[in-house]
Amino acid sequence: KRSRRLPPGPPAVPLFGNLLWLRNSAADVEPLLLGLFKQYGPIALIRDGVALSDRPRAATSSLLGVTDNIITRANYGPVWRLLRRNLVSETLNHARVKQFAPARAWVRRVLLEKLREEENPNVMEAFQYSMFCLLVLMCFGERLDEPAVRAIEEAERAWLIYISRKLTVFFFLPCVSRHLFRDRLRVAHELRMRQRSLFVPLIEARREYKRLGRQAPEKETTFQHSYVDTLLDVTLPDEGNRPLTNDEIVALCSEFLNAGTDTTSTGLQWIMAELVKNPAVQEKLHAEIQATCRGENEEEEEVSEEKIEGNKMPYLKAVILEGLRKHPPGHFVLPHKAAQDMDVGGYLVPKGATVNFMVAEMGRDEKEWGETAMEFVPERFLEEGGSKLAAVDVYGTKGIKMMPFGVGRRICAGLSIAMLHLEYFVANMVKEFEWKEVPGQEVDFAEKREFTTVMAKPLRPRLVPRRD
Ligand code: HEM
Repeated sequence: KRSRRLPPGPPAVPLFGNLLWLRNSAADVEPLLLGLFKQYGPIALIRDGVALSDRPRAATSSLLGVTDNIITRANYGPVWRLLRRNLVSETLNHARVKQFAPARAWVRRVLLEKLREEENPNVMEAFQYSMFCLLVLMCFGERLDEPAVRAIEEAERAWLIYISRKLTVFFFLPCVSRHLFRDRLRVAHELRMRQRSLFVPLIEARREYKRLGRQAPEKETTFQHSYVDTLLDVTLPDEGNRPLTNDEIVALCSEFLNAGTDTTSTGLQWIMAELVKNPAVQEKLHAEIQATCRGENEEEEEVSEEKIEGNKMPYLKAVILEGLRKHPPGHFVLPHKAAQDMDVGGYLVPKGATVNFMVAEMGRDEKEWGETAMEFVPERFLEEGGSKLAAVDVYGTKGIKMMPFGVGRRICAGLSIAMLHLEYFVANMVKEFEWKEVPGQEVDFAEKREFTTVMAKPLRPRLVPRRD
């Protein structure tokens, strides 16, 4: 009935067409879209950000009884604003982030220790575990031992794998599929209960810590601040100022852990792979690190956060940006929903349509990045002379040439801390070791889609200590 044209795409056969799509898992979407993109050409870039700030409702939320009151899933509105502001202003603001510096220093030691364990370590495993250690600590304010961190990591992974692989059957006709696939709902429920049983004691411990205030016993493993502390203070004005329930806090903690662990460890793996493959870039970075960290009397043990701040290490920042351009951890952003009919390049994007962006394609577009788009050239982010970062902007305010964190109102809420984590850990890993390619285990840039797009053949370099 619509008078305007829908964007081009494959012929749509009602019902039957939808059923055919169910054969595909989320991992198949990218090659399918790339094929369509080649056939039908690009459409346009969206300008009207607010109209795309909603999220489509996950069909599984109501079936599983999971809350939509989390930042990634909430619609653009007061609850989303409240929760996002709470994370950004209360936990990830500059002063709070500084308070977590000892946590990062501890995780740096944990990471370097893990990397030293084997001659050719599977570095991705070490990155994932270290990022979990860090985010669990920031989330619950407690430095947990390895078995406890591993238990949380496994529970989160099992839940994510299950919802992404086994619950897609509920996207279509949930009223029927809920009966056909009862067992899957049961397993999903058990996995949620597992998550709950691990998180609730930590949340309750934090409630008690807050209640005791100054009288709380001092423990070396307990941090003064945590994300959970801020969540315990949140009240929902539109619901009679009620506090968040434990289930809502569990869901928000799970979101915090998932949003910040795989994304960052994937970014670290791609960047380190490029440094192994491009020894000249690695040496240039190492030279910048040495020049910046030469203490008055002797070499400093770590690349401290003060050294990373500001414009003291432009080459390090250029390396990270180049890594995110060429290998964005997510090849798409999270799904957006059109809040109203929209006109895009003469086509109609109807209200309610799910919209996404081909993030990896943008960063590799030769029209924007020239013939060297598929090469690793951090210098492209530096002004002539190399002493200063060129005016690149991952926020998308000065034009969008790459968007590894998304852009607009739904831009990644953890962008600044994610950049800090990437810079701090990359700098310290290069300071500590020379990263070398192992004959027979050459770096292979083939990609595999998991929750993020990871290396199909995990990076296994030889790490040569740079000091005794
Ligand atoms: C290299 C690391 C990271 C990358 C590449 C990344 C990327 C992204 C992307 C692409 C989105 C979706 C944007 C959209 O839908 O348009 C997103 C959303 C989000 N990210 Fe990140 N992220 C990273 C690290 C983090 C960290 C460390 C945190 C928090 C601790 C975080 C918290 C979030 C949250 C809460 C959202 C949802 C924002 C919303 O819906 O309003 N992320 N991120």
